Amino acid sequence: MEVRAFYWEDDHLLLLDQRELPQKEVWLELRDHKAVAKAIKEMAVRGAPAIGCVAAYGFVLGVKKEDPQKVYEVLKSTRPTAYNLFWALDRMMKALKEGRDITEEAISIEREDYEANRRMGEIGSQFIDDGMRVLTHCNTGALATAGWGTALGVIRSAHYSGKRIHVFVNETRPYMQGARLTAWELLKEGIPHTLITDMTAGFLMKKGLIDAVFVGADRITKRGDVANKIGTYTLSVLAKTHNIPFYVVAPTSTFDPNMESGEDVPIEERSEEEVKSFKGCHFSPKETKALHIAFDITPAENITAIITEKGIIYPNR
Ligand SMILES: CSC[C@H]1O[C@H](OP(=O)(O)O)[C@H](O)[C@@H]1O
Repeated sequence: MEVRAFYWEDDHLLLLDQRELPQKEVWLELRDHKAVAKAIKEMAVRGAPAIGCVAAYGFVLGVKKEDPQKVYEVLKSTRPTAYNLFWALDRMMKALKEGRDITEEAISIEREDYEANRRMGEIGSQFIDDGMRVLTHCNTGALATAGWGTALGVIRSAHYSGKRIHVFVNETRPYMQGARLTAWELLKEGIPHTLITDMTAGFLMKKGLIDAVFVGADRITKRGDVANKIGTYTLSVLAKTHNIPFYVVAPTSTFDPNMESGEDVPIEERSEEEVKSFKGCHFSPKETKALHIAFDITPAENITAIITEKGIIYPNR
């Protein structure tokens, strides 16, 4: 049975609380938009496409009881970087104003994302040869989307097409999306993988142990700059240094048509506590200041190709 991050059930949203994975599978039952906003803000659910889908259902729940503009603003204010959030909310507000069924609109957004992921898997797996060792960062799988995944969806598709691949999984501090979520997804499906600390990737590249890098995206600008989890830019520089192909996998709902340069993308900063501790385990002095920048910008010049459900973009051709 495929991994799912959420289910819409008639009048409420069931959400797998990703803060509890991989130790526990805890499902939250959300019945109003403020609970959905809280879940997004606290990263019970995360991942650009998943955030868009869940916000769409939050909009459905909210407008039953409150002014649509207020609902829109509450959900929009949750996290600033992932463009899918704004794309989905704008689409919901448009459907409402045009008198269309907003529940159907949210269901369409979810279905389109899943179908896009399967299509990107088909398109992107051409870049993975039998026997390849691929590196991925953060979590871009079923837990970050409506199912299957973007970069991890390409890896899934290559695996299920019979290609023997090995996945190196960056742990992705401080939320540990790789160590907790990507590893959990790969283990569930028997896809061979090895967890590494974020700082190991460069040395593996130097030793010739990485054949390609596949990452997701939270926002892609008109020139092809990519906002993604912190550490992505570093990986792109390392990949370029070692002549290793660097692929970004994202649906077209991630593309911001109003933004030219990555320099303009709003970058989320999160609490210092998330850097200094994990699940109540404090490993830094209380008085120490921490800087928690949650995303960075990879310039188009560092990207080999951007794989979308509508085809491949080569930003440097
Ligand atoms: C399918 S793209 C998911 C994208 O979102 C992640 O960020 P977060 O876990 O903070 O929501 C990361 O940037 C992934 O690449």
